[in-house]
Amino acid sequence: MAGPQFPADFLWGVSASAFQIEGAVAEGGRGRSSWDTFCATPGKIAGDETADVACDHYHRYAEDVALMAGLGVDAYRLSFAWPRIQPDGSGKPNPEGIAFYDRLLDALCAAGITPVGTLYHWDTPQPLEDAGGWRNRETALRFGEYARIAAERFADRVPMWIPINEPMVTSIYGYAIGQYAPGEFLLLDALPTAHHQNLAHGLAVQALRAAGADQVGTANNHGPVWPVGPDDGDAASAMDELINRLFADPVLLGRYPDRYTEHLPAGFADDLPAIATPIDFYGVNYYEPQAAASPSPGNPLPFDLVPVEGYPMTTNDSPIVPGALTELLVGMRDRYGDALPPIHITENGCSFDDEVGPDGRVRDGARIEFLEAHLRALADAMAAGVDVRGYFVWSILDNFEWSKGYAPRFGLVHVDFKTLQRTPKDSYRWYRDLIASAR
Ligand SMILES: O=C(O)[C@H](O)[C@@H](O)[C@H](O)[C@H](O)CO
Repeated sequence: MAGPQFPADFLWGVSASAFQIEGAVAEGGRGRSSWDTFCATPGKIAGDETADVACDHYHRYAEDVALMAGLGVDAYRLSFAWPRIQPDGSGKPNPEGIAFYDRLLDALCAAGITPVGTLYHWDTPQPLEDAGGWRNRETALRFGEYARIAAERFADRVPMWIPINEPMVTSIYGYAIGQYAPGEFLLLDALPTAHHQNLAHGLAVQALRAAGADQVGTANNHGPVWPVGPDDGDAASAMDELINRLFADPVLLGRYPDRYTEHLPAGFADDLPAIATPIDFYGVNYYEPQAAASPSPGNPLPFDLVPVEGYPMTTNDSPIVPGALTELLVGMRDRYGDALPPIHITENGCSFDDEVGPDGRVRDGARIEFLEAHLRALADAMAAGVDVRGYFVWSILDNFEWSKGYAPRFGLVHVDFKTLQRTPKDSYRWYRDLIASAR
């Protein structure tokens, strides 16, 4: 297969998250999470859909592992549901929760697939959310304890760990503008939640290492921020600092961008050494660039968020700009230099209106084009000297896309959410053949 060449030891993977695929929300001793509560609130999710069943991965994990084995992936990035392991967010682990992940990890290892464990993908145990969630520093301390429990139980089979998925999204979409759980509308007063998640990351890195974890990294979502016009440079910097650097700088450089420190909790600087605990890899979730303009009168933020135009779009309203991935990675290499460990693309993918045809095939050529173009962009960044070691497609299965429900389909495998039937798409076969030819 002609295409970009990748090193023989490049890691090929797929990603998913517990809340988006597991279902069985009231089974096996699992506690409620902030997202269960958010889904149960009328009007928060398209069509008032919930993840109570989702892909029913909790019961069908063996079938899904077989689909991953069929792809020939090296690794599967999963997330552990904190409320399944610690239903209240503290105290002794739930034996049935541990047992589920033992079954899943054993199946992955038996299939020769390396588990990459994300500890938190947004499903905060409700009792912790009731106590303030990420606004409360205590949540970071609880998270450190949860990380120790998970590492003690699973580090023998999980060589790569990611404490927190996309803390930016929880802070901005969950606490600042109320589009995601818990649905708070705090604007810049949400920034303590960013600091507490960064602290939780650092405490988890330390706990994972102490419990024998091999490699620890991140999964931060990043994208270049483009100024709309010649006078919008400062606005673009302000947005870049808020969505990218507020989460990368403290972990990689041990400091925050100055512009937002007034919004951080008193004494934040004392936590920076823990936050900057060295990591082994830097996980990047990339989907799209952003654009910013100078703030309109009355806007409390130092920038206006402006749609990126002039590019083809996915059905999830994301502009398709592969070149922005190269720009992002080269920019990160230039900004962080030796402070930047090897990179893994921990998520990249797209949604389209995929349907099973009368012949049983799902023709998702647009997804193949998207993935191929982003792999070329990745190869361009590597050719420019950026140290990238792996790539994980979002996602192995169509799943619950947060406030948009089940309409956006990101999977390499189609899921009929009535029958729960899985149907590999054309992109599944394309990715399988690419991986085989890359070996
Ligand atoms: O990046 C994210 O927002 C999350 O990590 C995923 O949970 C999403 O489902 C995916 O990105 C598609 O939007």
